[in-house]
Amino acid sequence: MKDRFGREIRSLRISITPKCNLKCFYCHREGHDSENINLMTPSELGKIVKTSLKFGIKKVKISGGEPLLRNDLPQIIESISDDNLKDISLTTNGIFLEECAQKLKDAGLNRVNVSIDTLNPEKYKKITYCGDLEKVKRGVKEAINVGLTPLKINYLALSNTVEDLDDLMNYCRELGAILQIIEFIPLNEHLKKYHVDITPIENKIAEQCDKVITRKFMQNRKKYLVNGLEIEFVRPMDNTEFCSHCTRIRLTHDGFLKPCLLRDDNLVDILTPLRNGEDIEKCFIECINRREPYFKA
Ligand SMILES: Nc1nc2c(ncn2[C@@H]2O[C@H](COP(=O)(O)OP(=O)(O)OP(=O)(O)O)[C@@H](O)[C@H]2O)c(=O)[nH]1
Ligand code: SF4
Ligand code: SF4
Repeated sequence: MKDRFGREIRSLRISITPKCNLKCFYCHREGHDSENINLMTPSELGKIVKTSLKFGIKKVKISGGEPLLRNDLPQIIESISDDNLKDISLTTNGIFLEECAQKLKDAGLNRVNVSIDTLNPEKYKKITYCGDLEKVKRGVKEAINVGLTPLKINYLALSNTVEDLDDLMNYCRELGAILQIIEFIPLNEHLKKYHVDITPIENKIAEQCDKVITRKFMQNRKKYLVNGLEIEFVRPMDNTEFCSHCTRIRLTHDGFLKPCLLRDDNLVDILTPLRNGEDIEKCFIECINRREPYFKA
């Protein structure tokens, strides 16, 4: 099913908890700063995902907060698994990955994205407030060992991390990981000083690259192959092309379908109808109808 702007939906990004063990100063809390911890059970998540398949969902991304804080994560993965889903992935800060990787792989998880903005341990601790970078790196290694691949390192380009990019490129190249360079969207005045336009970085990489790939169903994102390293750019800011090819909807930790990451004023409650035993297909139809590109020409 397409929305009013001709965009299909392919990907469902599910926040399974608002809690996190880190406190990154820039955290966007998935654009939904709700304290409500009326969390969905594995079986409820399974029902929502199975229904989403009827509307074209092929990929599920599990996020948080920090999704590894939920002890029932393997049951969640088992419950949402379906032959018609092409991909179940997870985005994590990686602190608890070393302990969990094998269990998640066994439950049916395909791959993980791990956020690392700098390889400087002191700076990492400052950005995340309390994170242990060595533990994250051990988690990354373990995830690769158990086959949660292709593994991506999410690097958020900030004015105070931009000088760390070369180190991260070397780290990813050695690991065989994909490097994802993400443009920071400042959500308030105070954060504006951390914004960096990543266009010059992308242009420089485009000049050096051996191959370019466009991710057709992922906002037409560009991927570059540079000397054996795959680098992907996530550049949503003021990017009408990005939004016009957006095929993603979200499910908040407290059970609302969310048509756009950057809006919190057009949510559709799906958990109440589900718990009342009502049909939830109508919630997807409503969510799709409410979708519109955030940045549009
Ligand atoms: N504006 C916008 N930003 C997004 C969207 N999806 C992801 N992002 C940004 O990209 C970052 C990384 O997202 P991830 O959850 O790791 O995964 P992904 O890159 O979107 O998905 P895969 O490439 O399939 O792993 C997020 O923290 C967001 O900042 C989106 O739909 N809209
Ligand atoms: S690890 Fe992610 S969810 Fe946790 S505080 Fe940092 S940005 Fe937010
Ligand atoms: S800002 Fe909204 S419309 Fe644009 S890509 Fe992100 S979720 Fe899609």
